[in-house]
Amino acid sequence: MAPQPHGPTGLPFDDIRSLLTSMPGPDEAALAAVRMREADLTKPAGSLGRLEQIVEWVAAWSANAKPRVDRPLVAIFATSHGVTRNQVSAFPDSVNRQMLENFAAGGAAINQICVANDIGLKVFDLAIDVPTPDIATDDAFDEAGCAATIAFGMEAIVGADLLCLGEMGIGNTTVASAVLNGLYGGSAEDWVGPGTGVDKAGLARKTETVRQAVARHEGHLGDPLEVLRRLGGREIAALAGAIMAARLQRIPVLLDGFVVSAAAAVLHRLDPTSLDHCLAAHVSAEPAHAEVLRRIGKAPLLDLGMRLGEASGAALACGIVKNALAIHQGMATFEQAGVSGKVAGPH
Ligand SMILES: Cc1cc2ncn([C@H]3O[C@H](COP(=O)(O)O)[C@@H](O)[C@H]3O)c2cc1C
Ligand SMILES: O=C(O)c1cccnc1
Repeated sequence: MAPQPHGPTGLPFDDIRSLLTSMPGPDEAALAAVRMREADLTKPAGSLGRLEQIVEWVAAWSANAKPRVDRPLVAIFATSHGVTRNQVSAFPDSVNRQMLENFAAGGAAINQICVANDIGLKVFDLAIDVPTPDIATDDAFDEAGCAATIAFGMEAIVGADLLCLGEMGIGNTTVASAVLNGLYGGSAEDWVGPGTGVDKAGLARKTETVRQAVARHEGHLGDPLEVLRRLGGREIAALAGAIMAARLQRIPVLLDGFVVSAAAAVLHRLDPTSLDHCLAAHVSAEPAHAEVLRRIGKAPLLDLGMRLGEASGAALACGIVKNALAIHQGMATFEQAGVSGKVAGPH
C-alpha cells in the first residue's frame, strides 16, 4: 500500500486517538492473587501503607501474580527549544549537548541514582542541536512531525519491567507551563515557576512568553493533541508516546516531575484512564506541579523539594517500588512462621 499523506485534518493524530481507545486494563487475576497473599503475611493488615498498594499496582499493570522488577529502566528524552531566545532559563542552550555528554560519562545526578538503585539508563537525543520553533511566535510542530515524535517515544520503550521517565531540555519548564495553561486554562502566572532558578525578571519574561504563546492559539486548544502540537516540544511528545507504549507492553510507569507531568496531562485530557498504569514518583518544587498532580488524580510518593528533572525523582521512587516488592515476595505467612493471627472479636 502506498504511504498515506499526513494532512492537518487526517491521520496520524487519529491513529493516536484510536490507539488510546484500545489500551489494556488492569489484570484482575494478578491483583486478586497479591491481595490474597498480602492478607496472609506476618504483619497487621494495612500496616505497610502505600507499599501494599504499590505491589498491587505492579501486579495489575504488569499482569503478574508474583510481581517483580528485575530490569527497571530510566528513559530520558533530550532536546532543545527555540523559546529560550526569550531568556526564560537561568542556563544557556549549550547545556543540552554538554549534559548529554555528562550522562554518557556518568557525571549527572541521574547516573548516581541509577547506580545506587541498579537501574538501566537510556538517553534519547531528539535532534538536540536543532531547537523546535519558539512557541511564542510559531507552532512547535506540524501534525506529521508531532505524531512522528510521539511514535519515536513509543518505539524507544522495549525490554523493561518498570519505566522511569525523564527529560533534559533547557527552557522546557516554559514549554511545559504553556502546555498546561493550554490544557487547563487559567492565567500564565498559575503555571509558571522558577525552573532552573530564574530571578524575578526572568519569571516575568517566562510568564509573558507563556501568555503570548497561549493567546496565539486561542480557539484551537480544545483538542489536547493540538495543544501538544502548537505549544509542546519534542521531549514532551516523545514522553507521551513512551507512556502509551508502556501501557501496551504492560510496563508500569513512574512519572517524574513538572515537565513529565505536562506530557501525562495531554494523555489524561484525551482519556482519563490512560494514566492508570502510572504513579507520580514525587512532587517537584516547581510550584504548579502539585496542581497538575491534583488534576491528573495522582498522589506523589515522595516530596523531597527536588526540582531537577532527568527522571531523578522517578528513579528514587523505583527504589521504594523494589522494596515494596521484596517485602511482599520475601515475607513469611502467619502459617509458615507460626505467628498467631489477629484474634476474633472486639479489641
Ligand atoms: C546543568 C543542568 C542539568 C539539568 N538536568 C535537568 N535539568 C532541568 O532543567 C531544565 C529545565 O529548566 P528551565 O526551563 O529553567 O531551563 C531541563 O533541562 C530540565 O531537565 C537541568 C538543568 C541544568 C542547568
Ligand atoms: O520538576 C521538573 O520536572 C523540573 C523542575 C525544574 C527544572 N527542570 C525540571
